[in-house]
Amino acid sequence: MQLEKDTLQIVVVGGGSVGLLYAARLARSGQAVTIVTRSSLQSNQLMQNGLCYQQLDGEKSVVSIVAQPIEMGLPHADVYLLSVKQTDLPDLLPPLKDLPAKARVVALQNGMGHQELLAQILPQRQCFFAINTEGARRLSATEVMHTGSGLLRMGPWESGMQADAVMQAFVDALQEAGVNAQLEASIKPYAWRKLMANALINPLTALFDIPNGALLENPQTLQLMRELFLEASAVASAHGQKMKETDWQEIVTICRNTSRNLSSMLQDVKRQKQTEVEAINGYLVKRGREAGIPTPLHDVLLRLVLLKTDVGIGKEGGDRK
Ligand SMILES: NC(=O)C1=CN([C@@H]2O[C@H](COP(=O)(O)OP(=O)(O)OC[C@H]3O[C@@H](n4cnc5c(N)ncnc54)[C@H](OP(=O)(O)O)[C@@H]3O)[C@@H](O)[C@H]2O)C=CC1
Ligand SMILES: CC(C)(CO)C(=O)C(=O)O
Repeated sequence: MQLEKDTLQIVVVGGGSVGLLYAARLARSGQAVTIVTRSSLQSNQLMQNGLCYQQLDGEKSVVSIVAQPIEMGLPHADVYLLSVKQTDLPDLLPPLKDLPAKARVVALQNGMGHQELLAQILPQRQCFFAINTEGARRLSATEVMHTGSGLLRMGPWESGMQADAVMQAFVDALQEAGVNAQLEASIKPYAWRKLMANALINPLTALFDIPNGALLENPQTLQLMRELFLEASAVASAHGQKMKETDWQEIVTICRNTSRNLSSMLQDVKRQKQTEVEAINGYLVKRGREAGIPTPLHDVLLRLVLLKTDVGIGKEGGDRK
């Protein structure tokens, strides 16, 4: 099947940091994008005011955007980019279940668990995954800031699938929009490596209330990250994912490239929202237990982040009015 880029209909589900970032960039380059938001307040504001996008160099532009609330269901599209948190994915299963067979769903969550969840309702050929190392921060319902450069890798969970024309057209559209997007034969190894990065960066930044780059400035945090890496590597290895020294260096590079970014977990803590720590450090603890590998450091981070959100330490007014 040949699909023209300019006929591609894209729906971004979730008007948060990452959803607004990709919607803005795609819409700005002339792609047909609709944002599906949780609230009708946000979709109305986006339709009325447009979406203000602040580039990495600080330059701002306002992009016209089509938006609608999830209560209207999912509009027709070729590709659905799911940019909600792991914790919000279960709510999307009913509308996703009804999508036509030719639609492609791309799940962009950090952490693990989403693959098993989506496999319950969608056939493998419709399900794709994205690993995102770009940093984004939602400043308000209609404003987003690009806070760190990175890559957007997409592909099926495991290899063995044939090339997909819709996904290729989506990658082309993203590249045209200036996004460093690429198609991979299998996302699983990247998902494990991103899991490791998030398990090191996110809880520490959330607990100490610091941007990603600050982790590299202190030898104590760097040492702690290194020990967390070794602990998580043992778990990954027991599940067929052998980590190398270059994987550690890659995590340091992510930290450096997104140095100004407040990690998604820190943003959640500040807004007193449920974090993804259970899908990140909690996943490593669980898989470690299954394999008989102790993960005391990740277990402590898991408990501390849960405690922090439970007692509301770190609350900020936020923009969710
Ligand atoms: N922020 C970052 O820099 C990065 C984030 N990620 C990952 O990307 C994913 C998204 O993160 P991020 O954008 O930061 O998260 P946000 O919390 O900023 O955004 C998620 C958005 O999804 C919306 N949402 C929730 N449920 C629904 C629903 N049922 N229908 C429609 N919209 C819904 C939320 O609405 P509401 O606003 O009403 O709560 C929110 O706007 C996460 O898995 C994160 O870990 C990955 C790399 C970098
Ligand atoms: C890449 C990184 C670490 C950017 O902050 C991220 O994935 C997140 O914040 O969840």
